[in-house]
Amino acid sequence: MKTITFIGNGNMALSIAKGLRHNYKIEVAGRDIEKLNKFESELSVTIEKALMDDFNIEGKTVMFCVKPANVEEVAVKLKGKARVVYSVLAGTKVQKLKQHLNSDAVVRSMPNLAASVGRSMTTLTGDEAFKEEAEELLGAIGTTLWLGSEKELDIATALAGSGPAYLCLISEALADGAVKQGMKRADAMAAMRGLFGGFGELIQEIHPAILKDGVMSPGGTTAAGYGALENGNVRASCIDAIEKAYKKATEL
Ligand SMILES: NC(=O)C1=CN([C@@H]2O[C@H](COP(=O)(O)OP(=O)(O)OC[C@H]3O[C@@H](n4cnc5c(N)ncnc54)[C@H](O)[C@@H]3O)[C@@H](O)[C@H]2O)C=CC1
Ligand SMILES: O=C(O)[C@@H]1CCC=N1
Repeated sequence: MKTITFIGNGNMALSIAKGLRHNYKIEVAGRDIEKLNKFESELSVTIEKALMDDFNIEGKTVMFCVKPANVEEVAVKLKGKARVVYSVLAGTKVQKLKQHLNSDAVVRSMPNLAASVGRSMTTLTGDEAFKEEAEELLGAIGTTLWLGSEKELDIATALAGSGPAYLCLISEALADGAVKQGMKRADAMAAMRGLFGGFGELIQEIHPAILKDGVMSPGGTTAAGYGALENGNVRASCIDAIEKAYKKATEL
């Protein structure tokens, strides 16, 4: 079995390790042995655990899972040259990763929160020689899409990486609206969850404009509600949200 070496033992590392645990040996380098033990028990398989100080990445396949602000601090603790580094860090460019981490190759990936249930939409870019391997490794937590540039990966970060948070705002607000009109909270939440479950499948096959036309009866409820969303500039706000998040990714 091949070994995948995680640097960092946070939420994203755990989600990816869960996807890989039955087909790969897992090694994790972290700052705190207690947290590494907890990581192992949540993973329910035996892993190699190590502290980051002087950790040797020579020839290893590394999954780099720390926060963008910690690259320099973590990189100085590592020694040796990795075979390849797969980074999950938002906004952190290949050039910066290469500058701080010693590796023959770098691939950037952008998973999302649904990695925790094996349904991540993960975008990838970087060293083309590792495209197939990247798709296999990150494919363990959901769907992958290889993109041709880092600019596109940063835009995809704004869309699918941050996207779950935007949909949380919409889903919570819709349920709040139903409660405001008199629905019980538990019923409103159940109805909202059912809405997202069914919609999640429909949107895979059908263009959103076609779906919308299919729901909206002349002079009906949907047209009334839809008009309120347009008046509230929801469309413009979504476009603006992608712009702001993309810009932030270029600044990290
Ligand atoms: N949470 C999400 O939905 C997504 C997160 N990401 C990226 O994943 C990366 C990790 O995020 P999470 O796992 O959510 O965060 P987290 O806070 O759960 O994990 C970060 C991990 O980094 C390590 N770390 C933090 N500070 C450190 C330091 N000073 N020195 C050494 N190690 C340190 C620790 O192992 C910590 O567990 C980030 O770079 C983020 O941009 C990417 C896509 C989606
Ligand atoms: O908010 C962030 O910076 C990270 C990247 C995408 C999701 N979470």
